[in-house]
Amino acid sequence: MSKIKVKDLYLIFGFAKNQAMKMLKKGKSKKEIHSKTKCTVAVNNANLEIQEGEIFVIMGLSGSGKSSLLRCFNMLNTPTSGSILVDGEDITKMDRKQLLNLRRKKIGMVFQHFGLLPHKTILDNVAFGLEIQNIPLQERYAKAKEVLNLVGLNGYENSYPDQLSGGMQQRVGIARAIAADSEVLLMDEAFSALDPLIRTQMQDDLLEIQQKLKKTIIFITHDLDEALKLGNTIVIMKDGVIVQQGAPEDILLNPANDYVKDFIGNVDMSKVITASSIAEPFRVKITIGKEGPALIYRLMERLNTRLLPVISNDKEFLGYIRKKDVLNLILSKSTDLNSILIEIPRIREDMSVSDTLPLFINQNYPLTVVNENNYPLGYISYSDVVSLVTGYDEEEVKTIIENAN
Ligand SMILES: Nc1ncnc2c1ncn2[C@@H]1O[C@H](COP(=O)(O)OP(=O)(O)OP(=O)(O)O)[C@@H](O)[C@H]1O
Repeated sequence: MSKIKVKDLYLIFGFAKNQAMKMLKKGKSKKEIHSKTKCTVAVNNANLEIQEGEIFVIMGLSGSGKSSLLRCFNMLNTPTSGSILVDGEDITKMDRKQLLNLRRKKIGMVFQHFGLLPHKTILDNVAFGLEIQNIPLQERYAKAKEVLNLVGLNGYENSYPDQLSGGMQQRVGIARAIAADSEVLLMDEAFSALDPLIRTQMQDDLLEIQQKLKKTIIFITHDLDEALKLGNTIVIMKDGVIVQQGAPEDILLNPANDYVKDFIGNVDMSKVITASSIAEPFRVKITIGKEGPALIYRLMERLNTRLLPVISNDKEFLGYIRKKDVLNLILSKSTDLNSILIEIPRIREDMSVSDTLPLFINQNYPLTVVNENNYPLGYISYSDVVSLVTGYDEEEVKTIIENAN
C-alpha cells in the first residue's frame, strides 16, 4: 500500500519562480535558468510512490536535490507546484496547524548531526516529541524508556548528549523520532557523521528496529553500499531530476544512463545480486511419457540448454534431465527417461542455488535457481555470472574460461 505519493513536484528557490518555471517547461537547463533568473531548480518534476513499511533511499551527487526533496515531505520546503499525498491527504494544502500536527505526530526527522538538546537528559530528549504533544509526564517517560531500550540505550536515561559517543547520540535521535510514534521517518545522511564501524552497526540496528516497527523510512545517503543494504527502493537524482528509481537490483542490472553507471561502478555485483534476478526462466518443461529421448535431445539443441525440468502429467515437478544423459540414452537405445531423471535432493546439493542467495561464481554450469519449495525458477550460466561480475561480455568470458581450463 502506498504511504506517500508525489505527483509532478517542482521546487524552485528564488524570487522569479514563475519565469523559472516557464523556462523549465520549455526545456531550459538548471544552469541556464539560474543564470537568467537567479533561481535554483532544486526538484524538477518528481513523481514517486513510497510504500508503507519500506526503506526508500534517495541518492545523488551533492547539490542534486536530495535534501530539498526530503524536506518537502514534512513541508519544511514548500513545493512550487505539484502534490504530496500522505495517506491520501495532500500535505501541500494543509494549513499551519495541520502542518504542526503532521510534523509532531506523523512525520519525524532524524538529522545528520543528531539535533539533540544539550541541556536535556537523554530521557528528556527522547520524550521531547511527546512533551510537545502534551502527553503527561509519566506516560512520556514510560514510552521514552521503552524506546531507549529498543535502541540499546537503557541505563543512559540520565546522561547528557555530550557524554555519549556519536553512534549513541544518533540512536537517541532515532529513539526520539520513534517515541513520537511517527509513521514516517525522514533520515538525511543520518549515519554519515559516524565512523565506519559504528556506521555499519547502526545500519544493522536500523534494519532490526525496522523489522519490529515497520515504519516508512525515507533515507538519504551518498554511500551506495549503505543504499543497497538498507533500501527496498532506491531513487537516483541528478540536477533535481529523478533519473532512475527501482529496486536495488533493477538499478544495478539496468542502469538508466552513464550517471547511474558511474554511481554503481565499483559495486561488487556478486554480493548484491540475487540468483533469481539473473536466472533465465526455463522456457520449456517437458512431461515424461510424452516425448522420446531423440525428440527431447533435438529440443535441447534448439533451446541451447543442457538441462530441462521434467513434470508429471498432473504438473508435479519431478526433477531434471541433462542433455548428456539424454544422448547416452539414445546411444544405448533405451527410452527410459526415468532412469536419467535427476531428482530434487541431488539437484539441491549439486546444482542449485536458492533464489534469495547472492551469487557464488565458483559454481558448476549451469546452476538451477530454486525457490524455498525447491521449485525450479530458472537457470544461470557460469559465464553469465562471470560476465556480470567482471564486466566482460559473454564471448570474452568464454575465452577466459576456456583458456583457464
Ligand atoms: N534554501 C535554499 N535556497 C536556495 N537554494 C537552495 C536552498 N537549499 C538548497 N538549494 C539549492 O538547491 C539545489 C539542491 O540542493 P540540495 O541541498 O537539496 O542537494 P543535495 O543533493 O541534498 O546535496 P548534499 O548532498 O550536498 O546535501 C542546490 O543547487 C542548492 O544550492
